[in-house]
Amino acid sequence: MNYDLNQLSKTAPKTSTWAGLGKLIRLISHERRILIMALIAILINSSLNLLGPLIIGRTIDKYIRYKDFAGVIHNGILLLCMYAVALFTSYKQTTLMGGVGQRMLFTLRNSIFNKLQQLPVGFFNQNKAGDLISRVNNDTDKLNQFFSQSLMQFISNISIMIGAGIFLLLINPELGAAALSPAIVILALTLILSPWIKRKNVASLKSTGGLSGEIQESLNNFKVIIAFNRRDYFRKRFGIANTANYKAAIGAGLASTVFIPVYGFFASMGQLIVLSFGIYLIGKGLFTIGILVSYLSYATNFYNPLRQLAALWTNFQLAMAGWDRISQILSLESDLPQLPVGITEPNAALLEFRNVHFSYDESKEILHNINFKLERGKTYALVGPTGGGKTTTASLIARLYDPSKGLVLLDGKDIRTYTAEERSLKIGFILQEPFLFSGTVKENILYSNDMYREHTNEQLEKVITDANLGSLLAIFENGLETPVLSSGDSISLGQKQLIAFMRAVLRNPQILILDEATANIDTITEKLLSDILNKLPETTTRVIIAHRLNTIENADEIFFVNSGEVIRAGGLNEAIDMLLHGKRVS
Ligand SMILES: Nc1ncnc2c1ncn2[C@@H]1O[C@H](COP(=O)(O)OP(=O)(O)OP(=O)(O)O)[C@@H](O)[C@H]1O
Repeated sequence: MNYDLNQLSKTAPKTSTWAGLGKLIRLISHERRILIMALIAILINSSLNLLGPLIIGRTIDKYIRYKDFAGVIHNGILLLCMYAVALFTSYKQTTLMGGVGQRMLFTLRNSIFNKLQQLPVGFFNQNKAGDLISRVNNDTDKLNQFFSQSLMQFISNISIMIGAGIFLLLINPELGAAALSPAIVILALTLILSPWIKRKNVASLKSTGGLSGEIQESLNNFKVIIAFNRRDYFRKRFGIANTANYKAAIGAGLASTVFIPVYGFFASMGQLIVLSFGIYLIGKGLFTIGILVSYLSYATNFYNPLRQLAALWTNFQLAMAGWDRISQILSLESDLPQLPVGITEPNAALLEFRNVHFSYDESKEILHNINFKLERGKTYALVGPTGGGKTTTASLIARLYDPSKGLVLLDGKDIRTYTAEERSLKIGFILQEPFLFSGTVKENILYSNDMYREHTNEQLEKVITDANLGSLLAIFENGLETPVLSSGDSISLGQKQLIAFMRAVLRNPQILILDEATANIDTITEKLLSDILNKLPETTTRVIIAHRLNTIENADEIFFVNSGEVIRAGGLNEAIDMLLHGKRVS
């Protein structure tokens, strides 16, 4: 299945601006009460701002003209009170919406993260981690900025504009119509240019994701880069991604700002019309100075928000571009769906491969018609030449992939009928290069062992000792508090495997799959591991991708995995014979 987000975005249907806005609003629709309060605050604020010019005009015509200072002071105090209330409502609206933005950001990041947890391995093979991180961090923040800053400014500006427009038309319809006419050009310009601005912003966000992917890849592989002296190669790749990002950012910046002066020009035109017509009307005795001052103020109130709307519109397009990239992830469905509960076969083996075929892509079948059974409490070794299909077989046992044909049965039921959670409780998988988070040994053990979350260190140590894992923990200098860095050399790869081992064993799985580390564990630790493997509960089935002779020796059954076939090797000698003389993968 295609999970490449960059390819999918090319074929995805384009969302219209209004449909996009609807989707964005739905994201915060559960905050209805706070939104209504913020809206009321905005409406009060806009109304007070709109009343200001009217009172100023009246003051000029009624009091200043006749030198009535008591009237001037009275209206001055009235204006002061109005502006104080306006300040308070503006503060209230900002804090309310700031909270909405932050909560939305939290929820959105959570849903993306949960979605990422459900998506199959294929998704992570096809997308760069850096691009995904950029979507989780950068794109969601664009949405936060829109909700916490731009949305309410947007509404406030529109309400002030509409109010100012109404006042302009009410005071003098002809002059009002003339004053508003440049706005039509601006509106048309905005509608025509929006798709272009959005396209430029999407390209910019995409190239930021690409750059972040490039950085992440070279940081992860810096040792290989240095060892193979591939600095130039990566520098070149980084240079290309950085240039693309630079160009896309310039394009987006230009698209977002190039028309601001045009908006400014038309706004000034509107004010010029008011001024010249107004003076003409005063000359004719149809207008007073006070009305002209109010009128000019309303024209400013109309065009200033319009100018800001241009910038806010860009923020909106940016948020929409971010939202498109986020919804791409959220709308993905795992190609490992959970099937409805089916029949349970009686007296079934713990796990069975029945006529299993598998290929990563159409071009090459990796496993051909595999049949085997795993019984409870036994130890199985998978041996074979590199590239023979051992890891693939183990991945199918843990349902990291589904067979292209055939069935995998767990406890007599199709493995696809289990939820991901049930499956992960029953099957533990320790990869050769296990994934650890930056934190401590304890945090890494607790990840996926939630039931011990409230345990103190002493309690957790007891649980670990009871599970016969005490000797492994003792290897870490500061025990549970030993720091772990997901990248870097704070602990060795062998030690990482030990942590992953403790993490998996504490879950008490029915099947424990161990992709044995080849060169990372010293002989003493290796002995500890095999002791612990022997001391696991009797019912635990062990499947070990074996690289060591003693693992093979201790196995109840050895499977030779080569050229897409899984064959019972019989005894140790046959296995060694197969390894030495068996057909190599082509
Ligand atoms: N994600 C993947 N996409 C495409 N092909 C893959 C993928 N992973 C493995 N393969 C191919 O599948 C075949 C079996 O690989 P697999 O990793 O299962 O072998 P292995 O026996 O575990 O090898 P090793 O001992 O080197 O780990 C190989 O030809 C490999 O190139």
